[in-house]
Amino acid sequence: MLNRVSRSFAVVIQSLPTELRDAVCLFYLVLRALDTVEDDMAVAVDVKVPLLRVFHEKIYDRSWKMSCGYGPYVDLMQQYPLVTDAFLRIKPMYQKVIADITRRMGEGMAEFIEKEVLTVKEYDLYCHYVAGLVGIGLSQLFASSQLESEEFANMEDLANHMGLFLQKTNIIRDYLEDINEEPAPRMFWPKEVWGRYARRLDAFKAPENAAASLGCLNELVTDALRHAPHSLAYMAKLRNHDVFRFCAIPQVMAIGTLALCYNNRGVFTGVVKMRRGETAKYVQQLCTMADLHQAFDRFAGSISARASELVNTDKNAKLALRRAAEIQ
Ligand SMILES: O=C(O)CO[C@@H](C(=O)O)[C@@H](OCCCCCc1ccc2ccccc2c1)C(=O)NCCCCCc1ccc2ccccc2c1
Ligand SMILES: [Mg+2]
Ligand SMILES: [Mg+2]
Repeated sequence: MLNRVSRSFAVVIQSLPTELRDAVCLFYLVLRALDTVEDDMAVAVDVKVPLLRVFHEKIYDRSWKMSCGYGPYVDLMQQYPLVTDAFLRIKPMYQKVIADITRRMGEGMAEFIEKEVLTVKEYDLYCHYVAGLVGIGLSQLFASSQLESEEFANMEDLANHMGLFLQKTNIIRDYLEDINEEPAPRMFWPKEVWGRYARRLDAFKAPENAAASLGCLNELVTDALRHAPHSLAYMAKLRNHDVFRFCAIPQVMAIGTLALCYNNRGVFTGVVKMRRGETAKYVQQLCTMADLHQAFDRFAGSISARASELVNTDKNAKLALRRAAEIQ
């Protein structure tokens, strides 16, 4: 089921130690099912909001399933009892972490169903709900498994940055895919930022607004870079090699994607994805913090190089240079 549902995370989840693999795999499937409810615009709001809030109880109900979602997620929702059976077989201490994060994420998603992301503060709060909480839950699973120290049971701030770095990268990269979504696009770019560059968010698709679109894109990439030093600090505390790779690989993909997006009109005209060869090089040899710093340095250096050419035209270029320097 996991392989059919997730292209990216399935690979890293399966490389985890046996003690953690099933719990993390189920953590993924439970939250992906919750997210499928959140994302499905065909589900009426008065059905969706209560369901998001009660989902943490449904994960114990062997009969629960639902017809919703798109693509591979339809199977996940239709065959959800398989997930529940497996969920009820893992250790109660893992079930408890998963249920608690599911409750907090469901409440957070419900809060944002009827309100747009306006301020950067709300942007950070939404990303906390859908991704920061994943990092927090994973840290608790690492501590419970005793593969990492007890300090991970209570590392909400650094773990939150791990999630925000990944989620903001996705939100920035997926501009065109999200804005063209039928029937109604759900956009998470904070209006406090894009509102200073255009009157409507879809204006960035028009070539005559290229300069404004790049100014906004660069400001959001610069904001996302804020989390990178904290992600590095979190990963420096990891002691288990497989857990380290599980955490580090998505982070390297994210900094690489941000470097690709910076000042790149391709974000508004097509899909911006790192070339497989580009990532494979970094993923294969990712073993130590030195390897991780080398990968971050390379991509932060690429952003610095472009930002230094923009200091006279882009008002955030100097901040981008400072943020990239903090990472190198
Ligand atoms: O629908 C889609 O395909 C994309 O949905 C995005 C959205 O709707 O915003 C959005 O959905 C978010 C809500 C469901 C979260 C599901 C999830 C993802 C990765 C996991 C990894 C391990 C364990 C559990 C996990 C749970 C999404 O998938 N965004 C991708 C970034 C989320 C990263 C979560 C995360 C946070 C901290 C981490 C720390 C270490 C390793 C992996 C980490 C993974
Ligand atoms: Mg989603
Ligand atoms: Mg979602």
